Amino acid sequence: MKTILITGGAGFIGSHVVRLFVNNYPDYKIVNLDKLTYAGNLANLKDLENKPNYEFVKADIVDSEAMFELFREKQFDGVIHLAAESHVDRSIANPMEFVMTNVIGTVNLLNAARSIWTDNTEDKLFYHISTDEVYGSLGKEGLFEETTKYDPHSPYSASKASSDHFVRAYCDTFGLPTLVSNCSNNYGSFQFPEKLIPLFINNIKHNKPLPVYGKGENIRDWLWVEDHARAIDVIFHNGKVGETYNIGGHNEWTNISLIKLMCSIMDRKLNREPGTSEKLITYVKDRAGHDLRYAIDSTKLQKELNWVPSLQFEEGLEKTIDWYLVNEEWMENVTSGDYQKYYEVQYAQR
Ligand SMILES: Cc1cn([C@H]2C[C@H](O)[C@@H](COP(=O)(O)OP(=O)(O)O[C@H]3O[C@H](C)C(=O)[C@H](O)[C@H]3O)O2)c(=O)[nH]c1=O
Repeated sequence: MKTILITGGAGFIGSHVVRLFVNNYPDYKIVNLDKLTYAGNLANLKDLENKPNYEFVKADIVDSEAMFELFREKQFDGVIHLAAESHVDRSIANPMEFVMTNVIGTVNLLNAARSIWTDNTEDKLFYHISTDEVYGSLGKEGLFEETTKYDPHSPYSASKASSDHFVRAYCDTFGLPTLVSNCSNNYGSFQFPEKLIPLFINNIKHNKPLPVYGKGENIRDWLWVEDHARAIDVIFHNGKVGETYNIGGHNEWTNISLIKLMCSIMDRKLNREPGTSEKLITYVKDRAGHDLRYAIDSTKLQKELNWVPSLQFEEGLEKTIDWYLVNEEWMENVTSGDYQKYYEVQYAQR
C-alpha cells in the first residue's frame, strides 16, 4: 500500500484532489495535511471522514520539525503539494505570509522528503502544484508554454515562482524526483468566496455590489476544478520526473463578459427580471499590478498524457452556480468561520 501526502487538502483545489484519490485509489493511504486557515475547511471533505484509506493531519508546513517528524513517521511514497496562500489581493496586503507558506513551507517539505528518500527514489515523487501567474501577463495574443520565461508581478506569483524554482533546484541539485504543473484560474464547488466567481454569486444572491476592478477588461482562462484534479491524477501517475506541465481550460473570458453571463444566469435562476443583477456591477479602483491576460497552452499535456478538459464552460458555470445556490449553509458557514471552529473541536475530541 502506498502512502501519499496531499498538502492543502482541505482547500478548494486540494479537497477535489483528495476526494478523487481517496475514491479512485483504495489501495493508497491518503494523508491530508492542512493548517486549516480561513480558506481550508474540513466541511469540504465531510463525505470522506470515515473512509479507511483517508487520514487528516492538522499541521503547518512552515513548522520544519513537524514536517521532518511526519515524514519519518509516515514514510510517504509520494507528495502532492497544494498547500499555499493563493489570493492575490491578500498578497498585496501581506506579502510575508506568502513568503512563509509558499516559499519556506515548500522548502521545508522538500527537505523532509530528501531526509527519507535517501536510497532508491525510483518510485517516489514530489509533485508541486503551481499557477500560470508565474509567467506574468500576456498581451492580446499568445499563450503561456512550459518554456515561457518566468515574469511574476504580484507578491503571490513571486512566491509561487520562487517555490517552483526551489522544487526544480532540488531535482537538479539533489536528484529529488520532482514535477511541477502550472494551471489557469480554477472554478467549481467549495471555492472560498473571495475569488471572483463564488464572491459574485454570493453578492448577486444577496443584492450586494459587484466590485469590478478597473474596466473589467482583464482576461482569464477558466478551468473546471474537477478537470484540474483529473489532470493532477494523470500527471502524478504518468508524468515524467523533472518535467513541467501546463494545465488550462482553453476558455478565455474578459472579466466583464463573464460577470454579465453570471448575472443573466442568476436572474434566471432567482426568477428576477432580466438585467436586475447587472445593476449591481460597480467599477472600482484597479488591483495594483493587475495582470492583463492569462492563457495557457496545454498541448503537451494533451499530446503526451491524453488529458483534455471534459466540460464546456457554460455547462460548468451553470453547475457551479447551482452548487452554491443549493449549498447555502456551506456558504454561510465558511463566511462566518463557524464550520472551521466546529470541525476543529470535533478533531480535538478524537
Ligand atoms: C475578487 C475580484 C477579482 N476581480 C478580477 C481580478 C482578476 O482579473 C479576475 C479573477 O480574480 P481572482 O482574484 O478570482 O483570481 P486571479 O487573481 O486571476 O488568480 C486566481 O487564479 C490564479 C491562476 C491563481 O493562481 C490564484 O491563486 C487565483 O486566485 O477578476 C474583480 O474584478 N473583482 C473582484 O472582486
